[in-house]
Amino acid sequence: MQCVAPSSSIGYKSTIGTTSYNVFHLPARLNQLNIQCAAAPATANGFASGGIGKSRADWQSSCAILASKVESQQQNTDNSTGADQITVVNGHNSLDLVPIKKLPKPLTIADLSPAPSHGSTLRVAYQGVPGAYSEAAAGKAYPNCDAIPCDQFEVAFQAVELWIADRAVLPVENSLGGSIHRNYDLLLRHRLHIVGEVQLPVHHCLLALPGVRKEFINRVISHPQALAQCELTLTKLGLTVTREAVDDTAGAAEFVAANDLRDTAAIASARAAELYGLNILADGIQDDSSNVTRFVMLAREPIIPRTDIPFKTSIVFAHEQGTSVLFKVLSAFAFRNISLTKIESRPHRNRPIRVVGDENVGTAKHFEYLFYVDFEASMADVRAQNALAEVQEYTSFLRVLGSYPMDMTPWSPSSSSSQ
Ligand SMILES: O=C(O)C(=O)C[C@]1(C(=O)O)C=C[C@@H](O)C=C1
Repeated sequence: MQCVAPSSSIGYKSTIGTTSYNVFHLPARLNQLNIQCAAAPATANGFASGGIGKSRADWQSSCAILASKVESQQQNTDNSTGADQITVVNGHNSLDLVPIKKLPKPLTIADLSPAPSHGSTLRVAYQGVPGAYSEAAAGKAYPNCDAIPCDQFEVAFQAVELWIADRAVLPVENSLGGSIHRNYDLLLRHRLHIVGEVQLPVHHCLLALPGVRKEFINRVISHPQALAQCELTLTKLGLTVTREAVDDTAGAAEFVAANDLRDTAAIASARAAELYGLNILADGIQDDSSNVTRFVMLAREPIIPRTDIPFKTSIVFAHEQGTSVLFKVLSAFAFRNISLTKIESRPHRNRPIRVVGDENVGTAKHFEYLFYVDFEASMADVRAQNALAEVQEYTSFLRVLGSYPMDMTPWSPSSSSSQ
């Protein structure tokens, strides 16, 4: 496989609040197409059939990442399985290289934790463009990481599955907008493990091109969650104008700037204003100053649960008899004094309806659900193990999505890392 490294693959250092991280420049965001190309390197030879313009550059970029990954993996393999070379003096005043057989080294905790396999810098895939809150969450979780923009969450998942990235960052809930349902469905559809969480204060700004005043605005664009988080404030500002949803907040800012839209404002971070040359018309426009989004970090391998620091565990389950017996399942935690921090239900797509028939009364059709529960205990904690053993008895389906350290950073919504 021959790949050409993209000429624009130069990173820049970015600082948000007290955290700094490298922003990894790809020619464009990772998208479904270049993920597929990276997954099927055989298409490299037959590229003429489908390769056009930007896609080709994107493909080359993905291949370059993949090639460097393969190369570093080979180096790792060579180092760990090959014979060591040592230098000895052989008595004839000359130096010889004598191979000695390498003895196995004891495993350490570091060997067992999922670490970057390609070198020193962790590559973290997120949905959006630079300036998105997900990028800030990646920087908070992994200072100095390479943040890799992706055009969809699905692509961020695939980037990790295909070893193009080491982690994916996924927003799952917001203190104002609630759960991000689609992302719960994605957690189930993919086989990645939750290895961490980050709670990011989200501080929104209303952005427009320089010289544009609020009175000129007849459209506000942003991520649907951001629009929901600013709904009341927009009305208070007199902006009862068309609101349009786009893929991410920073993408909205980029769109306004790139298309020179003088009648459109974007809701995004102050950092997005800086990156795309926009003015801040209004600052802190979220409906509540303590607006926080919770992100989870995903990896190919789970981490080893610990009991010496606060841990949280996320599970998903379905019950044969549906919602009616949910209290029984949850009592497994209550009896062991394990606190639940979150419960969410989603349609059980494989079996959406449970029919309960009674000749005399008729046929009841109950909707079936999957339940997502987060609880405050590590899987290394015997209480959690016993609780799950009991839950398993009741449930028709149970999966542990991950056991991971809780975000215990001090609560200070005003000193937002996403500004
Ligand atoms: O659009 C962004 O900037 C994102 O990172 C996504 C997202 C979300 O999905 O909730 C993240 C944080 C904010 O709550 C608004 C949007």
